Amino acid sequence: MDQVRVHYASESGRVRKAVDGVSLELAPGEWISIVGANGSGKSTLAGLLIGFTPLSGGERKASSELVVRGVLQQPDAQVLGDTIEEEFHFALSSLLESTDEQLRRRDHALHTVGLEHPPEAAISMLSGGQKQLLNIAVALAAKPDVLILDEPTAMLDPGARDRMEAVVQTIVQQGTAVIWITHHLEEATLCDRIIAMEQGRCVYDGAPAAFFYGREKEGTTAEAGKERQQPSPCEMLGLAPPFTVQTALLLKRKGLLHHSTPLRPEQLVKEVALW
Ligand SMILES: Nc1ncnc2c1ncn2[C@@H]1O[C@H](COP(=O)(O)OP(=O)(O)OP(=O)(O)O)[C@@H](O)[C@H]1O
Repeated sequence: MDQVRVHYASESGRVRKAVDGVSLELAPGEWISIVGANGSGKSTLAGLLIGFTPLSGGERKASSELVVRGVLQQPDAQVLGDTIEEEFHFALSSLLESTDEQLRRRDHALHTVGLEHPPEAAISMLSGGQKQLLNIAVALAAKPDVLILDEPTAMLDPGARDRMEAVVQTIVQQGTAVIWITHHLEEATLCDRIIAMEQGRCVYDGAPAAFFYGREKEGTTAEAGKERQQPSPCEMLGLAPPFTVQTALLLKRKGLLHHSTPLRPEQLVKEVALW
């Protein structure tokens, strides 16, 4: 996407810039988290990436062959069928002529997300997390190059997040680029790249460690590290860092943790165990 913009006219007659000049290039198998406060433009950006939100300016340079699929916040919002097999039939019959290939794709996608239910199972019997996995499986059956997840775990219990992370790890290894929009920054600790939005603009595009900890100057001593109070991009945006990062920052301020930048609980545990 090159300098894409989405502007709306607000009731007061002023222009509301939902997305305002964002450029973004995606690589195969890349895992990107999009973060930002309410109303910063994340979902509008998702709509642009999927291709259903019209542009006010700029360009979306995706080849017509690029397959892009999206999964939204509400698990029920995307479900059309009564049963799992019906859901796949709706999604695949216009895409593939061969019924055998449709069934192969369905079984492979269900296996990838770990849904063990028989195809004739009623969707109404699935939990919210299982429905969301079904939505992802249906999207995967189209063999997408890009999968956009717009807060897929927002309505679900914390266990669903772990399941979703495991599924995304598998998908990116298979070469699909994944863009995961989230309010829970714990969900943005396994990705390759974080994009932070503020008032429609991209204000950070880079590695997760630098987003959560800021950039440490070369050769910083432990003492200087203690004094380093330069807020990280995450703090500057007023977003709550993951618990692991909050704990590590506290230890850094006390001079107990120096150059490491743990993002996941298990990484912090490893650091503390070194003491
Ligand atoms: N169809 C629309 N008409 C007018 N304004 C809109 C429309 N869609 C979005 N906006 C405005 O654009 C801005 C960005 O909205 P968007 O939903 O993309 O933000 P978001 O970061 O996804 O928010 P949230 O985290 O609350 O989901 C907001 O100010 C919103 O009110």
